[in-house]
Amino acid sequence: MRLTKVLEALGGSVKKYKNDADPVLTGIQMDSRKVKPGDLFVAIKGFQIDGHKFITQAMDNGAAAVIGENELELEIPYIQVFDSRQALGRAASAFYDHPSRNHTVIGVTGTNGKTTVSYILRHILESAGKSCSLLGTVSYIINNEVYKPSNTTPDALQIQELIYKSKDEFVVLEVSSHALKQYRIEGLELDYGLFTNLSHDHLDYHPTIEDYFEAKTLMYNYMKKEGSAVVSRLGEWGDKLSSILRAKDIPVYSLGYDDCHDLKIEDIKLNGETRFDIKMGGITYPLTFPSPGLHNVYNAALAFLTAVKIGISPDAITEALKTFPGVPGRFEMISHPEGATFIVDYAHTKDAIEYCLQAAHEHEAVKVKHIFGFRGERDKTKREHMVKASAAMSDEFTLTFDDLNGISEDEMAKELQDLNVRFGKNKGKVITDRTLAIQNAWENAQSGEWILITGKGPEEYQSMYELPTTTDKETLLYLKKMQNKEKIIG
Ligand SMILES: CC(=O)N[C@H]1[C@@H](OP(=O)(O)OP(=O)(O)OC[C@H]2O[C@@H](n3ccc(=O)[nH]c3=O)[C@H](O)[C@@H]2O)O[C@H](CO)[C@@H](O)[C@@H]1O[C@H](C)C(=O)N[C@@H](C)C(=O)N[C@H](CCC(=O)O)C(=O)O
Ligand SMILES: Nc1ncnc2c1ncn2[C@@H]1O[C@H](COP(=O)(O)OP(=O)(O)OP(=O)(O)O)[C@@H](O)[C@H]1O
Repeated sequence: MRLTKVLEALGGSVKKYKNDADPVLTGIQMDSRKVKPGDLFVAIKGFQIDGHKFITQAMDNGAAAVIGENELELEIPYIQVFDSRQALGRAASAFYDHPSRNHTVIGVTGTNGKTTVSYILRHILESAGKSCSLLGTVSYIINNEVYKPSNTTPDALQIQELIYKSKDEFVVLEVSSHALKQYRIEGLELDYGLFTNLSHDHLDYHPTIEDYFEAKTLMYNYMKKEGSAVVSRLGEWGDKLSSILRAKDIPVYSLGYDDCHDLKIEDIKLNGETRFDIKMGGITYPLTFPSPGLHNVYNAALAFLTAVKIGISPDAITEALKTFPGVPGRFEMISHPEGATFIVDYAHTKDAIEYCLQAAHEHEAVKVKHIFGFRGERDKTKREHMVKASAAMSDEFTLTFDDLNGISEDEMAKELQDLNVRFGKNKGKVITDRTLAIQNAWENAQSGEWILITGKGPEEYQSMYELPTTTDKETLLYLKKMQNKEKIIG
């Protein structure tokens, strides 16, 4: 591709360009170390380091042109732009010939439920005989090949490249607020924009919840002309978003508990199997969904409404939902030989914790126990609310390590003690080693108890712990295996 084509795609993001050369570009890179001869290098002012420092390295590696924000004179064509991340998205989209135009693209945003809704949608689409790529926290799946994700929402370059590679008819991608602020979906064109919910999270990155919400609304700047929004209106933020979108003439399909919505949720039963009714167009569809909890009713309903708008028949969706296999590390159950139920879940907000603990109560747990912690260097303001929620809704809770992210063990241990005293009525235990906290619960588990281990989901531990395991699920399976062995020997 020629540089003039990139210039065209950049449009108003160009601040200054005064070179007539029009080299052929063989690739695009945002990391100087990956630049090969003929590539366009985009210098990004990062949170850790300034990519402009590596322009020389990129040129030494053979870069044919450079995009950046600084005022510079280079021996090769240099395009000065207002925002390099935005320029990267536009350039990458042009380089891969706007791949999102060849697929039906569904963006999913919101605080909680993005991964679950994406998985449910992919399951419904596949059950209807359609192929679907998925980009999100747990994995990137393209043409049925699974890749380990770098971020929930990949960077602009990766998104365009992955969608270009995709031969799938549909692409579902999770869109985080970080991604929106960082223009990672710039150059993408969405057919559907889904909103799950908004609650307190990421206030280390966003100065206020209003700023966090505004970031979420940015997703709707990337809709195709015929695109539409599908919004859960179960809280104030969904209502607010709908008004904003309607004012922008973006069609909005909504779900909620009232008749005014396109989809109405009715008659929820959460003990045993999850059952509820969906009312659409005057017809009631009784649904059974294997994943427990009210939050999963909302997730299934949002996927249902979207799938109907895509053109899948409600009866086919109803059948597909019955066989949803779940998402790794989202309310995953492991049974204990004494009749207790252990749950591994990814809850890391107050809301998510409440939904999970409530789900255990709905299942008539004789006792609800909760094991959780906090990521180092991430939104500290949500911790007290998480502890208060756990103290209010569990019979016992244990605070333990989550990812430390560079925080010292001592500092986090003190923080856990302090949170327990100040917000947990000092009724919690602190067992810093996560595997030992789980072992303690395993060894004391009684019939009918539900023990929820939240925060890590399927993710691997970043720290070395006492037991030789790398995830919460693996720790539980290890304890189960050891117990069986002891029984056989004993
Ligand atoms: C704080 C943050 O969001 N950082 C994101 C950001 O990285 P950055 O700006 O810090 O990058 P940097 O390390 O400073 O490097 C700047 C530039 O120099 C370049 N460089 C660097 C070294 C070199 O030798 N040569 C060179 O060219 C780099 O390639 C880069 O282009 O841009 C990167 C590319 O898009 C992201 O991968 C990275 O996400 C980091 C890993 C991260 O942890 N982000 C989290 C907060 C995040 O985004 N989370 C959301 C999900 C949130 C949720 O819902 O839970 C997500 O979407 O993942
Ligand atoms: N609709 C929902 N409302 C509230 N909480 C939810 C909802 N769906 C899931 N949860 C809770 O949030 C956790 C994370 O769910 P999920 O991975 O689907 O969300 P996410 O938005 O993708 O989160 P992340 O971006 O952090 O990966 C679940 O493990 C569950 O505890």
